[in-house]
Amino acid sequence: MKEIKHLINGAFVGSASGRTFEDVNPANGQVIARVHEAGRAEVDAAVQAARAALKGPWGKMSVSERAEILHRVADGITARFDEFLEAECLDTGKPKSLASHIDIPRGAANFKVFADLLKNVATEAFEMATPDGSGAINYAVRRPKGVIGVISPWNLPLLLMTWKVGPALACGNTVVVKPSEETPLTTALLGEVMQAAGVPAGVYNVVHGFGPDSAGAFLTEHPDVNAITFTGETRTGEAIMRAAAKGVRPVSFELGGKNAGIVFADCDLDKAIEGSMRSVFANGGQVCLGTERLYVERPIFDEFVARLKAGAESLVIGTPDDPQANFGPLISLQHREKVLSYYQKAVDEGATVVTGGGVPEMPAELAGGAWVQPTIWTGLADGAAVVTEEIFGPCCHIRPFDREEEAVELANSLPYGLAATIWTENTSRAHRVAGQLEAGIVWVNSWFLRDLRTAFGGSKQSGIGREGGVHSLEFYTELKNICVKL
Ligand SMILES: NC(=O)C1=CN([C@@H]2O[C@H](COP(=O)(O)OP(=O)(O)OC[C@H]3O[C@@H](n4cnc5c(N)ncnc54)[C@H](O)[C@@H]3O)[C@@H](O)[C@H]2O)C=CC1
Ligand SMILES: O=C(O)/C=C/C=C(\O)C(=O)O
Repeated sequence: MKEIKHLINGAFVGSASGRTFEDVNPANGQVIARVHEAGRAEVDAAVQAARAALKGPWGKMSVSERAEILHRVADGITARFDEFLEAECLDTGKPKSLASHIDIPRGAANFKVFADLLKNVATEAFEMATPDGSGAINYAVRRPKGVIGVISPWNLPLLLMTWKVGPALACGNTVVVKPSEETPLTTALLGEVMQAAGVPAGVYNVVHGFGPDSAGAFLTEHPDVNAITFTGETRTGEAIMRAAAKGVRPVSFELGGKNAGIVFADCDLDKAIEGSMRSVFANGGQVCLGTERLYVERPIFDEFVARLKAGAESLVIGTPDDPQANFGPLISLQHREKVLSYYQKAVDEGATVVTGGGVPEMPAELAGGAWVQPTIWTGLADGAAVVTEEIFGPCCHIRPFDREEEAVELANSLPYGLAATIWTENTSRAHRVAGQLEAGIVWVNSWFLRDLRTAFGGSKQSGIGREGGVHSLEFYTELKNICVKL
């Protein structure tokens, strides 16, 4: 059985307590690895190692030297692509076709993009007049924030962890990462790549464990952590924010969503169906950007529902190794319980179940997996639980609308504001509606089309701050103004 240890100051170490937990393959329920659970002692050692490393070779390197190392990290991920793919798919059960297209390449890109950005980004300068006529010059410099606590989720483990670690390191910080307890493998594997690439000891530390009363809480409460970046559920964000309040430490949060898709009758229906299939069902619906509410203009409502139903029923359910499969299990039996409870709520609240709504029949060797059916509902009231609460499963409710203003109002009606999609061939309408939607990210005639230079994050209860491109520098550096009187 594989044993997963913490990475602290360049060494893989077990927990002093000897406590471990099981890492389970969600496709069949089998245990893949035993993972050491960090106590306060391991978290403290990791944070101290990260702090010391700020003053070591890492802190003295030029931006170009750091960038070169981070390029080697990216190349190391690519060189060990198959190992990363295997590990990610074992942990999550997601189709290899998906992980090889999105998760692993983005894991590498997240280092390259930020390494290159740091080499080329400028800071501001202002000349100013002074009463004595000699003037002054202001210029800004960026300095690393220090030790960054990284709390990452299970849905896109490598992608989302490196989305934080890439810019943090490029900016000269050191990190302590607490990956999700469900998906420790690729974060651990990255430790090997970091070492081979020449990242000095203590710069990238990993502690494993759970959230409350475990490694997550110990890390976010630690007074020597200078800033915390987190992706996950809004309620967890609240708990982390309380921890960060002690010492007034900054947070960057990408939280839950209940994203709307608006489909106008003048859309290219083929594209709208193809895009909605992905935005609802990709990764088993376990993408914070995914669509769980679709609003479809009435003249095309019936056709849209029929075609999305046909699409959902054509998904091939299977394991990562099945080359035909494009739909995997949920992350865990516990998460399946949550999703199935919403499937039941939908029925209780009077939904028409267009397709799915239960657990698919699977062969005996997969019976212990966290499988659910792709599911579509219609006919629910706007206040129904499955229309208003984040489910994080492969499901959506579809509702007709008659007027553009009505669609905008419906889309904006919830406390979340992460992402939205608009499907229309009318360019003026696309701009008009996009401008009115209360969301950090709006896609027009696409979904999950990502340019890593752009601002990424949520409004309302979907997050705090923006990451991506230069926006990441706002969180991962301190901008200092130096005013020189001439
Ligand atoms: N990307 C996203 O937006 C994600 C959303 N979710 C949503 O959250 C629900 C619950 O799933 P979880 O895995 O429990 O998500 P979560 O948000 O609780 O967990 C994400 C990470 O936060 C850590 N964590 C949890 N409580 C913490 C605390 N008090 N202090 C520090 N770290 C803490 C976890 O160990 C994990 O590493 C899901 O059903 C889904 O709806 C879950 C994962 C990702
Ligand atoms: O950075 C991206 O491209 C994707 C982000 C996705 C999430 O944050 C998520 O699903 O939680």
